[in-house]
Amino acid sequence: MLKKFLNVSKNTRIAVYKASAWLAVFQLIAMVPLVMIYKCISKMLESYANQGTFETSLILQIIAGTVIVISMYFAYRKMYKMKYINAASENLNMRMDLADKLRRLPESFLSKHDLSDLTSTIMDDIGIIEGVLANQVTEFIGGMLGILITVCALFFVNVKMTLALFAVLPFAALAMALCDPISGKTHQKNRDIKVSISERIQEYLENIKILKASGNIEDYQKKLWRTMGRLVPRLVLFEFLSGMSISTAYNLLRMGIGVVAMVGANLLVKGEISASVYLIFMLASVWVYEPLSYTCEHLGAVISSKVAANRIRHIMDYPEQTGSEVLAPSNYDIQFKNVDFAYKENGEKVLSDVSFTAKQGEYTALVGASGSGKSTICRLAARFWDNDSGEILVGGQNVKNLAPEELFKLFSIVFQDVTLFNDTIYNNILVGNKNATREQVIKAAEFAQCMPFIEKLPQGFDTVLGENGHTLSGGERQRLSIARAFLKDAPIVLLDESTASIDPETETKIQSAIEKLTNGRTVLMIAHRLRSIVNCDRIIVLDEGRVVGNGTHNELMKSCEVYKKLYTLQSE
Ligand SMILES: Nc1ncnc2c1ncn2[C@@H]1O[C@H](COP(=O)(O)OP(=O)(O)OP(=O)(O)O)[C@@H](O)[C@H]1O
Repeated sequence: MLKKFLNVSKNTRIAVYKASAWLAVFQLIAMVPLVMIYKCISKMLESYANQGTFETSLILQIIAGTVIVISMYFAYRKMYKMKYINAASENLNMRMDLADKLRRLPESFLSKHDLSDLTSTIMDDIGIIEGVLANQVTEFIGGMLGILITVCALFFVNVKMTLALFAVLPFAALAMALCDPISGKTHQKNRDIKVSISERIQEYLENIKILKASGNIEDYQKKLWRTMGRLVPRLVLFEFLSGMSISTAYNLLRMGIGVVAMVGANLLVKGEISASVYLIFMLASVWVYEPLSYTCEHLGAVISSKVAANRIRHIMDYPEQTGSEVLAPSNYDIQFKNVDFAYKENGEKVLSDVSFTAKQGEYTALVGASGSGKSTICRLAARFWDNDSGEILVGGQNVKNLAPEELFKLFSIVFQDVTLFNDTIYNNILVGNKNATREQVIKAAEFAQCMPFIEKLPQGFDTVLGENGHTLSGGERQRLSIARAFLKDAPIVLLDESTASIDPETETKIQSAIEKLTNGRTVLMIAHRLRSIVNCDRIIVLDEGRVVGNGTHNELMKSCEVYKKLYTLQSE
């Protein structure tokens, strides 16, 4: 179990080892008073036996005591710094590492995980791990180190008493080991329910308007309360199961002191040990079981955090998309060669044997019914996902061999769903190219027909948009997204339903601006309205993930039934 925590990150592992070593040093210094007490009592008993009086060396004891207190203070300070300050800064590092890792993961990972789940891993799970690493794990490793050294030292004092001191350890360890699988499973289920509750709450908040409008809000709330209610008996079960095995282990450890007392009394009566040896073992038993009892008391927290450690490792171990950082495309053609793709492993194919070429300097349109695979083709071309078989080439290079971040530099993308940040309009456009000048940003906004609505805003370009730009209309959001693409000015342009929410007049203006932007570039566009793509150089017709037509509008009207049907339907 310890391995799981220590493998969370290399720096964390080093920090925990250092803090544990300092804890062991602290404990060893703390042992010195025990030795001194032992020496004093031995001397007192000896002098009483020989002279009938107790002899003590007070000055020596005061000096030794002062030295011990000072050295304990320094060792404690060092350990404290290692435990808490390092854990807190490591906590921040782990959060940054995790966020950075997420950036490098393929979209396939993100689409399999809920956003609230990932946020909870970055914020909550790392917080839990920090607490356990700084306290229980360090305390346990340091305690075990201290015990190991104590065992070696005590063996020289008395073998039987040392064995008595550690007699309960195997039983306590067994009870602790049993606690792990019993309450571990319950905790995992609790965690899953909590995640599903937070997903539902998020969904509820995001869709409150729709739920109200459709009159379903009460039903939805009832469903939410039911899910929440399921958590209560589970939490009680978890507390009961873990409490049972934890208290067994804890009481066994406490019994260790009793075993030492009984065995010691027996040996003392038989004259096998002196009173001072008896006393030192009694003191040692309290000292040895302290860190173990502490770990045991908090075993529930350790078990809960194992789930957190697993979730962090799941993200950190997820394979990244890698590839060459040096791109040397011969041109900017996009070529699909017999491409197959399914979103889920061994799942239903979304694309089957797709082959076509979108040439540089040409407009290539993807058409087909909803769900036929148009957006999927665009996602694969920019390597948001990796195709299962066949080849996708950009400028003659297989995209699977190219580093995604370098490949993205070749693409200007206008997505169907526009994401805006809670920032100024200016900064939202600047996302397209962070090195652009103010003049370039303004020009991009003009090209994308953004000026009419930007000029009406109180601070113009410096107006702060609300969360995800909720203060803008669909068409305005889309125009901002087009402005970003203008600013990026990349050699390949992907347009996914880019003008869907724009009125016909603005659309015409944007179309002519897009023509300027895309001049000499590779353009792959998705448009449901076939009227807007009749002049494209090439139209690829998709039907249930297969290419059923490839040519110009006139060619397809003669040769492709699917295209002809789509076009006729829209013309009616
Ligand atoms: N992230 C995903 N995970 C699983 N299946 C998906 C995912 N995205 C899309 N699909 C499925 O893949 C198929 C093709 O979807 P795609 O979005 O490529 O179609 P489309 O032609 O662009 O549709 P539309 O015109 O409605 O946007 C659909 O059946 C869809 O349900």
